[in-house]
Amino acid sequence: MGSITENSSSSSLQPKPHIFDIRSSLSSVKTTPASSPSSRNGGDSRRRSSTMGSESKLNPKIVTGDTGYLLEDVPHLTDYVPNLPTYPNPLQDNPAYSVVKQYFVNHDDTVAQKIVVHKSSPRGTHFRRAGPRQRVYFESDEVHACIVTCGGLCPGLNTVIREIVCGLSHMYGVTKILGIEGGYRGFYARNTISLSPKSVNDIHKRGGTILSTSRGGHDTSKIVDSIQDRGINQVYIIGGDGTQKGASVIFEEIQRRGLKVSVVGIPKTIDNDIAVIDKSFGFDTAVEEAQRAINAAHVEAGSIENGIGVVKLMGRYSGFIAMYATLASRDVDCCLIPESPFYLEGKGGLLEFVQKRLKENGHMVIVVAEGAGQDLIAESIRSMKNEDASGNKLLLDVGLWLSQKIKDHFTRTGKMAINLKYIDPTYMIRAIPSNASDNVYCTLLAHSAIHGAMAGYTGFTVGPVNGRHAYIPFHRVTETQNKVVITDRMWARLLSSTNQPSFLSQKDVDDAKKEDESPTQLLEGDDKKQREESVNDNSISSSNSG
Ligand SMILES: Nc1ncnc2c1ncn2[C@@H]1O[C@H](COP(=O)(O)OP(=O)(O)O)[C@@H](O)[C@H]1O
Ligand SMILES: O=P(O)(O)OC[C@H]1O[C@](O)(COP(=O)(O)O)[C@@H](O)[C@@H]1O
Ligand SMILES: [Mg+2]
Repeated sequence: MGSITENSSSSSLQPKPHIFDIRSSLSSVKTTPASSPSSRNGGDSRRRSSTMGSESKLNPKIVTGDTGYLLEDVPHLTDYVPNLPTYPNPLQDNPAYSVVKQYFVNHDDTVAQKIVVHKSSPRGTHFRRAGPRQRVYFESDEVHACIVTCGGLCPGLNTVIREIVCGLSHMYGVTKILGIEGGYRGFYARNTISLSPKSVNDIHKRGGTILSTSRGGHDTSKIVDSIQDRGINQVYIIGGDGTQKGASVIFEEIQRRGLKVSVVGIPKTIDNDIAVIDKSFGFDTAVEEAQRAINAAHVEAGSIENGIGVVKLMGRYSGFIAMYATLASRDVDCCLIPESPFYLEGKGGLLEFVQKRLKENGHMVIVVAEGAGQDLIAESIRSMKNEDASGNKLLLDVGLWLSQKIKDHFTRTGKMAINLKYIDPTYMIRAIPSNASDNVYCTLLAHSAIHGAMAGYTGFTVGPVNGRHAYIPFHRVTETQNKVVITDRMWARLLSSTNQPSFLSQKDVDDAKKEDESPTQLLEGDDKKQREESVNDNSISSSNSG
């Protein structure tokens, strides 16, 4: 049995984490409850909701071990509900799974956030490995699950819904599964629908979400009241960064009320802007579908003298879709993303480059991510309503703006007559069903989520970290956004494939390098350095940058 000592080396800048030093076995770790239970069934807990806030953020479960090992663990129902009984996992009697050797995940298994290491590197940050456990905290007929989808559309939403329903039913014999309609506000303002393997059988072939979705409308007390009133004890929340923040406060309120309810987030973001996980579902599908728009732009541009095709792709704050679609296509002459500032006029500017490329090739294709160049069009934005119902910045159409600027330039200078075609495929891309690889990925996400909830874990987002599925505490996926690192090799690859100007001065490069070095921290010293490196190493761009 390993000795467990509370470690006091928490950062002075951050709330104090619960840190435990563990030498031999994670299973021996006992964490201090993040909040004291009120009662198992809720009791009069609703009246005392004033302390709702960021308790799990204030008390993250940190476990430390030998040679710089650090586990950022996720909450468990037993942290705040005492004496919960456990049951054998029904999977052990499931004929489909009985052939699997070592089917159950070892309790101590964790997944390293950083896999490129040196001889002397500390072992660094780890997350709890996802997967089925030998003992579960819910009996099959006790489970009353619900599923909700929030935020914008993304290919794969229906597949995740389907696989949660089928997984709960086929693996754990669960029969009570509710669909909450219309996003968060559906908990208190809409009807629910009962879901079964039969009713969701072919929904993965359809785009959108059969549950419908919404922005805004997150009223924590009303949502948790609804969960409590309906007797729901597993909540599966599918959505992006905003949704995961919402899920986090729902979890905190549930914990404050002392309810035996697991809250699980399944990350959805077509923009791929969720931190820590390797990549989000629907991203591959989006990049693939974007090829059709880029091809169309290329055909149009190539079929007319001085043709220019401009394609706007999704990416409010992160340019991953634009970057990957450009790299995949090879027909793109210039890719503009939010992370890399550009300018239009003068030497080294975009307009000069457009002119040069037209002279050389007679046509060109520009891909622009929707969040690119927003500083340049900020003046126009100021006069508009600038937030959506969820508080996301509303952007002006950079594609239209850019197209107009290019047209104005060539009209003004009279240097050449151009033919510009602008394509915005956003909603066509978002609305398609997920492709084969995303379908498989969605299945794994759903299964990992179910296994985690059944094992009593709660307050976590599920997702692959270096290819292995893990349970990640909510705050880790909401505190930063995943962005293209323009000082990484992947962006350099793009620049070299398009041969576009980088639009960067030496100062921009220095600033970008500095920015990459300052993500939020929990710990000091070596652990802090390791975390910093880990954050940067886990974006698609870095992990694939070879
Ligand atoms: N900070 C927050 N706290 C609680 N709920 C939030 C927060 N940010 C967003 N939400 C809720 O999450 C839902 C989805 O958010 P949104 O930003 O529209 O999409 P996404 O989750 O895809 O980023 C909305 O219902 C919104 O009200
Ligand atoms: O028109 P809507 O639904 O507000 O969505 C537009 C936004 O949705 C996105 O597709 C991503 O949305 P989420 O934040 O919901 O994942 C962005 O690319 C785009 O800015
Ligand atoms: Mg979002």
